[in-house]
Amino acid sequence: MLDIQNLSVQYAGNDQAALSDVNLSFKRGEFVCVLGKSGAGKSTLIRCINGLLKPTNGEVHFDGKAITMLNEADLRQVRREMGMIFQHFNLIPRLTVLQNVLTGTFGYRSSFRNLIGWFSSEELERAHRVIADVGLTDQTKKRVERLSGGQKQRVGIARALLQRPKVLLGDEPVSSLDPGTSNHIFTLLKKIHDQHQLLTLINVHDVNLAKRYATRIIAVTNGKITFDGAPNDFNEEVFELTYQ
Ligand SMILES: Nc1ncnc2c1ncn2[C@@H]1O[C@H](COP(=O)(O)OP(=O)(O)OP(=O)(O)O)[C@@H](O)[C@H]1O
Repeated sequence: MLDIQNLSVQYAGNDQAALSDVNLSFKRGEFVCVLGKSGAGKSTLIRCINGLLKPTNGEVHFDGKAITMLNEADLRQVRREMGMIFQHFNLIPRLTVLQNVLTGTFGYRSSFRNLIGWFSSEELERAHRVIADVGLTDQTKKRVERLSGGQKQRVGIARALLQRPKVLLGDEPVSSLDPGTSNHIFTLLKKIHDQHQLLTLINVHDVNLAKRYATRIIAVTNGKITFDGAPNDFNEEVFELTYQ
């Protein structure tokens, strides 16, 4: 479903490559956690997958299309199929839960309809459904600035779900949350992942969370893949190598 071939990224002004010669292949149904020290290259990998960043070398293929070769219009189409959740949620604070979730339809609509803020009854119905899926029905009309961090991330997840994605990407989605809330968010992500048979790919700092929820762990060290395997095989030795 998603193939990464010989991917390298060299940012201007940096001596060291952020990613060098990365080769990975992912199937639908995998729940992958990406581990690595700060600066290892995890975010760079996610940004190449969703086409936000053009690599210096190599290719990303999604459902047979080379993302790296697409023009902006085709890239927008691909991005609809990739829901994204963020560390700082990227919500609009003064808008309600429902309004924030509805922005998840924007990739599918004309800019005119986005501008006038008109939504079809089908879109509204689906928005209410995904809000229920993340357990926020009683907060639908609340401004998101009045929600807790965990609730905000639930809104972020609902917004991503509204896109009907095949892939769910997360760049440190629980790094701003306490351990208990992080666990709840991962439980929810896993439930949604199973329900929709997604490919889920999440950067995470907490090794225990990755070992508890992932079906596959990938470790990045100085821009290289240094581990790719089952959570049980991510042992102390690999931990030391990853975080040395
Ligand atoms: N826009 C940029 N311009 C220049 N260098 C960058 C840029 N973004 C990232 N880098 C560098 O590329 C390397 C990889 O960064 P990246 O953000 O991918 O790491 P990360 O593993 O996601 O780190 P963190 O866990 O802190 O988010 C780092 O050395 C970083 O300083």
